[in-house]
Amino acid sequence: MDTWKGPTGHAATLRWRAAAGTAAILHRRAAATTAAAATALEAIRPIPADQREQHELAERLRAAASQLAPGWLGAPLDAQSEDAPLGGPAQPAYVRVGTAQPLDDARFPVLVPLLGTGHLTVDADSRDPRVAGLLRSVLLRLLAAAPAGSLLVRGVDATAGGRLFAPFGPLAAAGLMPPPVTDRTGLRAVLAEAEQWVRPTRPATARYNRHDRTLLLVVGSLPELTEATDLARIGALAREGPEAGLHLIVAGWPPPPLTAETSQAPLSRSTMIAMRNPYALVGDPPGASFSAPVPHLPGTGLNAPVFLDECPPVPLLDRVCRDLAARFQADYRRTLDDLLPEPPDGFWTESAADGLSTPVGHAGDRTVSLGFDERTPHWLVGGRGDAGKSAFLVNVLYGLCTRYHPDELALYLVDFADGTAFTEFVPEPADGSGGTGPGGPWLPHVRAVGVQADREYGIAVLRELDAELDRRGAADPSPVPVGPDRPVAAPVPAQRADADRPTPRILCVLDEHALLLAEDDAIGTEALARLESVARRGRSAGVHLILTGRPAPVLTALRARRDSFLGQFPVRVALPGGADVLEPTNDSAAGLPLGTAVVNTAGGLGGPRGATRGHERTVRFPDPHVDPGALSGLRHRLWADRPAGTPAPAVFTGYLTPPPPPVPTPTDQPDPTGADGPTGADRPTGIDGPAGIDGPAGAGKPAVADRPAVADRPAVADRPAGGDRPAGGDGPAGGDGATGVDGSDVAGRPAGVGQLSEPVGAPVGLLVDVSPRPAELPLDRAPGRHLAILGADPSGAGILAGAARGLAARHPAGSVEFVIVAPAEDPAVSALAAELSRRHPVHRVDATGLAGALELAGPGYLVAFGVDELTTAGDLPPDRLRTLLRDGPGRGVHLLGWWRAVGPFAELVAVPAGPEPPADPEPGADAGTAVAAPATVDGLLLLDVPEAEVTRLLGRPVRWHPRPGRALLYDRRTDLASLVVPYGAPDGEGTP
Ligand SMILES: Nc1ncnc2c1ncn2[C@@H]1O[C@H](COP(=O)(O)OP(=O)(O)OP(=O)(O)O)[C@@H](O)[C@H]1O
Repeated sequence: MDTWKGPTGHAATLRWRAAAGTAAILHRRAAATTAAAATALEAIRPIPADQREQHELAERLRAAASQLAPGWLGAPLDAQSEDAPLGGPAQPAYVRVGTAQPLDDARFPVLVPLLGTGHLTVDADSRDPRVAGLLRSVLLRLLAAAPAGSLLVRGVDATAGGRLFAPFGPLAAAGLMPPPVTDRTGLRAVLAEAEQWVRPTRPATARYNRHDRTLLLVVGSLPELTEATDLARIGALAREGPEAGLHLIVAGWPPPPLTAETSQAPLSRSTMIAMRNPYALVGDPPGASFSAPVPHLPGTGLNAPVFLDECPPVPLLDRVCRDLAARFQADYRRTLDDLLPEPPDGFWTESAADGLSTPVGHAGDRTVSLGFDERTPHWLVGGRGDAGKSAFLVNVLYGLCTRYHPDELALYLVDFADGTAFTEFVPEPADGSGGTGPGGPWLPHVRAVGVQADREYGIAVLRELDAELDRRGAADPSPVPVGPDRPVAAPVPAQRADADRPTPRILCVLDEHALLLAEDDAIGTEALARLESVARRGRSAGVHLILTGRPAPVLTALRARRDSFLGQFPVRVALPGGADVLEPTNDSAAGLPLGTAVVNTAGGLGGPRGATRGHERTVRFPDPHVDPGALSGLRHRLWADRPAGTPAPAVFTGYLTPPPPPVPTPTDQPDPTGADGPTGADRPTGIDGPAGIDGPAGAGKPAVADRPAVADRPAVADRPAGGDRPAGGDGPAGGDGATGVDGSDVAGRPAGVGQLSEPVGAPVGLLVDVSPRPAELPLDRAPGRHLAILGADPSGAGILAGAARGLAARHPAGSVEFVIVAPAEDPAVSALAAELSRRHPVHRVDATGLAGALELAGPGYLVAFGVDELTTAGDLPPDRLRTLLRDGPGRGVHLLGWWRAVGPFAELVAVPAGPEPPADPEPGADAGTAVAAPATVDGLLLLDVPEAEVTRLLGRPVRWHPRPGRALLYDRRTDLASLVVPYGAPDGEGTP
C-alpha cells in the first residue's frame, strides 16, 4: 500500500500558510459573531437597574393601551365578554399582538399600528401554532371592532389548505369574506385584486384616499415555490398599499432565500415580529420607534420579550363570526319582493311608451333604479364566475315583467355558457318530456330562450332583431357621446303598430356574450356587425340589449376601439371581479363583496374621488333564489294572468338531442307539417328567423327552400293495388326472396298507395334557430332529390333511421314502400323495419339485393346503411346507382343513404352530365340534343367531416366546425347550409 506523503518544497509551504491565514480569519469572525449575539441577548433581557421603575412603566403602558386599543382591539380574548358589542365607529388604528414581559411580574399589552399605517410581518409562517394563534386573534379583533362591512379580508393559506381561516367560515357563507386561496393560482388572483385596489397604473393625478373601505390581505403561509415575480408583487403592494387602503399581514416573511431572486428584503412599512423560543421580538413600527430615538442609529424594536396572543377560544370566534354574518344579513339583505311593485299597485300598471325602468338594488335606504330608454338603451354587466350575475339579471327580469304588460315588453334570453342560466324561464314540462315538451308556466313576456346556445343560435337571434328593426324602420343614427356630459335626449314614445296595441319594446339578454365574439371567424365578424347594428338602431326603436359575462380579452379589445359599439352601452354594472366594464381609471368596483354591484350610467367613467358621483352608485341586491317557492309562485301568477293566446317561448336547449318522430299506427293521421319539434304546436308565431349559417345574411330567409315539386306527377292511387311492383324479377319484392318484414306478400298491401301528392321533407333533426323546427330536405320529383348522410360518426345510423321514421309518419298509411338495405344484421335496423312496417310495406335486403332494390317502382324510399360498404360488397356498378339518383325521384323513389367515408360518395356524384339520348324519346322530341341530368344528391347531412373536405365537396367555402351533436344540412338546390341538431336514438340514448 502506498503511503501518502505531503508535498514538500517552497510552493507547498506557501499554500499551507494561506490556508492557516484563512482559518484564522474565520475564527476571528466567529468570535465576533458570538460577541454580537451575546450583546443582542443582553439587549433583550435587560437586567433592570430599578425594578420599581419598570413596574411603573408597565402600568403606564397598560393604561395607554386601553385607550389606544379599547374593547375588542386590546382586551384579552379569553376573558372577553359574550355581550361585547361588535362594530366600532371608526377604522381601528392599533391592534394588540401579545403581552410584553420585561420582568417576571411586570407585563403590558403590546400594540402595533396597522390599518391606516402599514403592515405586519412574522418571520415564521402559520405552521408555527403561535403564529396561527396570533393571526386568528388579530383578525378577530379587527373584524369585531371595524365598522360593519368596512373591512374586506382576503386569506392565503397554502400549507394548511385554508384551515387557518376555517373558524371564519360563517363570514364566507354570508359573502363577507371569500374562502381563502391555497395555491399559486389563487395567490395570483388575490394579488391581482389587491393591485386593482391599489391601481398603480392609474394617472398620477388620481387621488388615492379611500375612506370608506379597507382591504386586508392575510397571508398565513405562501404556496411552496412562490415565484420571485409574485414575491416582488407583494413587496410592491406593501410599498404602495396603505394610501389606497390596502394592508398586509404576512406570515413567513421574508420567505426562505432559496435563490438570489427569491431573497426578499423585509416588507417595507411593516412592523416585523421575529419568533424566538418561547417569546417573540417585536420590531419598531413603520416610521416610529419603541425606544428613545438615538440620532443616526436604527431602532432596536421593543426592548422586552413578547408572548404572542394565543388563538381565541373557538366558541368566541364562532359567535363573533356568526353575529357579524347575521348583522350583515339583517342590515343589508333584502328580498326580491323589495324590488317588485308595491302590492296595492298590482302588476303591469306601468307604460313602456317612454322607456322601461326597474329597481336593481338599494344603496343604504335608497332604492336605485335603472332603465332602458333613448338615454340608456343598453347595459353591459360584468363579474367573475359566481359573482351573482344570474341573480342580478333574474331580479331585473322579474322587476320588468311585473311592471310591464306582455304587450309592451318581449324578451329574448340567450346563454352561451355551459350553465343552466334561464332554464327557469323555460316552460316546465307538463308531459314528463324532461323539458322538451310544451308546458307551463312560463313568463308570458319571453319569446325565445337559448340555453347553452351555439354561436349560430346567437347569430339567428341577432338577425331576427335586425329584421325587426327593419320592420320598425329604424335608421342608423350618428353615434351618441357617452359620459356625464352627454346631451339629454327627449324621450321618444314607443312606436304604435295600431291604435290599441303598442309595438313592444324588446329586451335581449346575451349571457357570456364574449363567447359569441371570441373567435376571429365569420360568425364572430357577423356577430359584431349585427351587435353594432342592433345597438345603434335599437336605441330609438325600442330594442334593447344586456350583454353580460366574465372578464374577457375580447371585451378589452373592443373597449380599446375608439369607435366601439360599446359606446352605445352607457349603463355599466360591475359585480365582484367585473371592474373591466368600467373605465380603467375608475376603481370603485375593487373589492366588492358578493351581493353588491357598482351601477354606472356614464359608460363606466369615474370621477374625482370624494366628489359625489351622480352617475354611479354601489347597490346591494338580493339573491332571488334563496326562496325558490316565492319565485315559482311569482311565475305562476304572471303566467295565469297572461293574455289569451300567448304562445309559449321558443326554446333551444343546446345539450338536448331531439328524439326522432314516432311512426303513427295506420289509424293515426299523418303529420305533413312535421310539427314535432320540442316546442310543438305552442311555437310562437311571427318568429321566422333564418337558419342558414352561411347563406346570404338577409333575415327571414328560410333555411330550406320550399319550392313546389318540379314535376309533380299525379298521385298513384289510381293504379291497381300492388300493380306497381318492380317489373324486373330481381326487384325488392320479387325473385331475390325479399319479403315484407311482417311476412306478408307486398301484393297484399293496403290500397291507397302514394296518395300524398305534396312532396314531403326528409327530417334529420332540428334547425339551430330562434324557433327550433324540423330540419328537412324536401323530396320532390326533380332528379337528385335524395339525402346523403356523410361521416363516420356512428350517430349517422340513428339520423338515417329518424329520417325514415319521419317520412313514414308523413305518408298516408300503406302509401309508400320502404326498402331497407344494410350490410349486416343489426338489431337497430330490424327495429326500424318492424316499426315502419306497422304503417307501410317494408322489405329488407342485404348487399346482394341492392341492385334489385334500385329498380323499386315507387313511390318509395331506399334506406341504405353504409352505402360505401354495400356497393363494394354487392359489386354494384356505380352507374346503376347513378341512374337511380337521376331517375328515381321522377317515379317517386328517393335514396336515403349513409356513407361512412366521403371519398366513395364524391366519386359517385363526380361524373358530369353529358348528352344522352333519352331511352324512350317523346314523339317529336329531338333525341340528339337531350342532355342527361347529372347524377347528384341534393341533400347532404355532414357529420364529422372536416371543413376543408366539405368545402371541396360543395365547391365553395363553407363555415363548419364539426362537433358532437351537430351536423350541417346542405341543400344543393338552394345552396344553403344550416346547422342542425340531429336526431338521436328513439329512446334518446346512443344510436341504433
Ligand atoms: N345577492 C346575493 N347575496 C348573497 N349571495 C348571492 C347573491 N347573489 C348570488 N348569490 C350567490 O352567489 C352564487 C353565485 O351566484 P350566480 O349564479 O348568480 O353567479 P354568476 O355570476 O351568474 O355565476 P356564473 O358566472 O358562474 O354563472 C350563488 O350561490 C348565489 O346563491
